[in-house]
Amino acid sequence: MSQARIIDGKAIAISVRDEIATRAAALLKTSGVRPGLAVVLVGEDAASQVYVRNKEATAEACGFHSVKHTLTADTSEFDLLALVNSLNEDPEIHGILVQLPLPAHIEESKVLRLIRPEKDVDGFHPINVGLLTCGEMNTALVPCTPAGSIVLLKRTLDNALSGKSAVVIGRSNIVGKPMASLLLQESCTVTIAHSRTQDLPSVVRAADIVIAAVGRHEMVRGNWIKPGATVIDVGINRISAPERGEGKTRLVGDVAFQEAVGHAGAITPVPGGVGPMTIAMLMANTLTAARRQLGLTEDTALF
Ligand SMILES: Nc1nc(=O)c2c([nH]1)NC[C@@H]1CN(c3ccc(C(=O)N[C@@H](CCC(=O)O)C(=O)O)cc3)C=[N+]21
Repeated sequence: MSQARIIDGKAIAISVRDEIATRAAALLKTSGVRPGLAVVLVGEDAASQVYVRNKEATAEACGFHSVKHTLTADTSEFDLLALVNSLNEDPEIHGILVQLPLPAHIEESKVLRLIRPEKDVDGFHPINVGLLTCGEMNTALVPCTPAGSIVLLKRTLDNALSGKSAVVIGRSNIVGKPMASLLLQESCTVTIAHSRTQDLPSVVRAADIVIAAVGRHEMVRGNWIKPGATVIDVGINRISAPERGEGKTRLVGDVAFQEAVGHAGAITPVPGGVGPMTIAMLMANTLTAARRQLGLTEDTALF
């Protein structure tokens, strides 16, 4: 059986990052401004700290001004809101990311709605959700994981998304819903499947494009994939890997990769697929946000 092409998310993310670094250098030269990104981390979650460190390193590689605020897990909602307010007012900060999930005593929607839409580089504010739904891509900030997935699809399919059938498995506000909006924008015929979907394997089998964003390791089996389909695996699940030694773990996606490579035309690996693209698109959004706040026209048409 033929083997799927492996989509090298890491390499594409590096090419995107290099392009952003070039454009950020040009912005610095013409207006003396570095795009500024603030990342806020509440609590000590080890996995979150890895992402935050990756984000910081990438921001520096892009020549951005980057600040990290680490708050203890018992920080009050009031204090977090006060920090967001001060970042909203800080002219050196163009993008604000509050790492999710937040501790249970803090109301996430309250925090996300306080972030100024023009600084909302996660694209989670209802204003940005609305702009995306309306197709106003020149004013919206688009969530990073879906945006990065679209870049991977466009490069893999040579921009030929129009008319294809796409299934998004998962309906979260962070990935599933904005992913569906973006695919619709690209003129795909979009199905959103989820935990209540009847006969999920048949729904997936009908799709030319499969986006797996359920958060359940290796749930999508190889024989669900239409021969030649393009598979974007958004899942990042850490599972135990006793074969690597006692107490060892490894990362796997929402797709049973070894099975799916025998069916798909192209597929993203985990790690090295969507994850690095998410970080690259955060940088793209931060540059876009900075340019807009400076009253400059767009030059960040990365997708
Ligand atoms: N407000 C907010 N925005 C986020 O974008 C956000 C968040 N909260 N909370 C946590 C999740 C998770 N997330 C990842 C980003 C990159 C990788 C990534 O780069 N992964 C690499 C390496 C993974 C590894 O080796 O640990 C890979 O897949 O190849 C992973 C996970 C962003 N998130």
